[in-house]
Amino acid sequence: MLRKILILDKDLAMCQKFSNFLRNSGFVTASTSCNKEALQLIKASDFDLILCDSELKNTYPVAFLLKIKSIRPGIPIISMSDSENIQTAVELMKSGAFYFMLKPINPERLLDIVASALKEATGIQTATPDQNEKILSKPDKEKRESNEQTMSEGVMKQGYPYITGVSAISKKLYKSIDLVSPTDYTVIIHGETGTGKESVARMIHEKSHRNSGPFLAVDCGSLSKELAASELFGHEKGAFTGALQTREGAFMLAQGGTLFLDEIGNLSYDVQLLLLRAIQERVVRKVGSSAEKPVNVRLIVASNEDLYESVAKRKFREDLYHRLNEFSLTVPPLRERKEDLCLFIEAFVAHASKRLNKDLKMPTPAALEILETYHWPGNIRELLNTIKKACLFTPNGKAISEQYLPMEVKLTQEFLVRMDTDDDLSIGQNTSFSPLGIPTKASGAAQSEKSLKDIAAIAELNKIMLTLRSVKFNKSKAAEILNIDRKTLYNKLKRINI
Ligand SMILES: Nc1ncnc2c1ncn2[C@@H]1O[C@H](COP(=O)(O)OP(=O)(O)OP(=O)(O)O)[C@@H](O)[C@H]1O
Repeated sequence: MLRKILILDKDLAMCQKFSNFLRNSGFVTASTSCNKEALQLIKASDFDLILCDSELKNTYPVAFLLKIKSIRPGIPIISMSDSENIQTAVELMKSGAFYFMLKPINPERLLDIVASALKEATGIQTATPDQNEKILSKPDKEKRESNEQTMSEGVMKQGYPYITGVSAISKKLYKSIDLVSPTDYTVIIHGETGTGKESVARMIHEKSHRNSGPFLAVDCGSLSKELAASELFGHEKGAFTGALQTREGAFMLAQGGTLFLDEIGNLSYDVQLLLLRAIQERVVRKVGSSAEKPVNVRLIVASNEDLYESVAKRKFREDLYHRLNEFSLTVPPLRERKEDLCLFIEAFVAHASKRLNKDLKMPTPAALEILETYHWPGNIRELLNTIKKACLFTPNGKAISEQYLPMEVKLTQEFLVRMDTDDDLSIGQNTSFSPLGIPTKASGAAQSEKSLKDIAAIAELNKIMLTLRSVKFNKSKAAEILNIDRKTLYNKLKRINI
């Protein structure tokens, strides 16, 4: 389904730029620089997201945001601004903005934020260019070539080798993979987002006797409650409104191979029951049919959340959990396998160099230090994207230096230290940016210092709010993800009056 985005920017040329870019990325857009017209458009059309300049003419940004929210309460709004005004950012975030972005906007970052906002608002994941290797759900899958599912093809498509780390924790993981791969055991893979759970599932498939059969990945997080059963088991023509054709489900499509169910904890209790039956009896029945068909599929499932905890919270069926738990693995977060970091960086730099037709060197010692101290909440995926971006900026023949690392990576740690020792969150105005969001020299050392602090404050504000939302405002969990203690998080929230 195409998503509709309304763009509001005081500058018509910017409206056009955002519009072109988002259209090319697969969205439907409308844009305006007039706030009144914007409100009319919002009333008249069912936009999925609003990208809104916080400096529109004759408008107080928070009041305008609240006005939009009064017309469309649940709509995600991404605020943008030319100035690193932390007070406005805080007010907008407190009033319900999803994210506060500083201009000039990094296009890739914008797509990431749009995808997260849409996912949070609708529960449906939207592919961004960086995520385009991920199979979202079967309908997306069907659009692709049917034979792109094996590990070797996956690795070729990915363009860089699968890195088997050297850290003790990685070695333990690969030992477990080697142990379980040749069996037909069902496997639960736990791990934070981006740690490589799907890659591990592919590896298990590749090392199993099923490797000549299909590997099919289904993201249960993107399946609606109504359609999940049909996606997994198929449906007969006319089984429900919109079932225009008979369709095979994921189980039948993975026949003879491996079915990987990502984010399994998101399946409803009803569908969990159907899944349990399919596993126990090794038969599936299409929605709207009484005929049962035998299936021969190895199941691997993954979850970002501890499934056993979900059982305790009665969100996940205990019988299904025990049925699935023939073997379980945890893919460690990147921050716990720092010894592997250089291997990943080396592979990603080599890959990006090849794609960009450049000869790029490993990061300088200072840049490596930053990469090593950052806590990588998005894990390998975040590292991959960071290196891709840095390689784009780095001139041919050079090593990646710290100036080419994204702001968030550089500033989060710097700022976490700084915030603990500095109470002053006043407003600065003087940072200038290169076209893709890398800060260039400000006019004086004091100004640069000031603006940097404000930019860092905004980066932290976004990070904290995104993290808090992702864990439903559980502060202990958020502190854990942010790698700070709970008290520090409380202090930060208090300081920005949240
Ligand atoms: N060992 C590895 N070597 C090289 N690249 C890897 C490795 N593990 C993961 N990656 C890359 O990291 C990115 C994230 O991996 P993957 O999609 O498997 O993570 P995930 O844990 O399943 O993420 P999510 O929780 O969001 O579904 C992908 O681009 C993948 O190719």
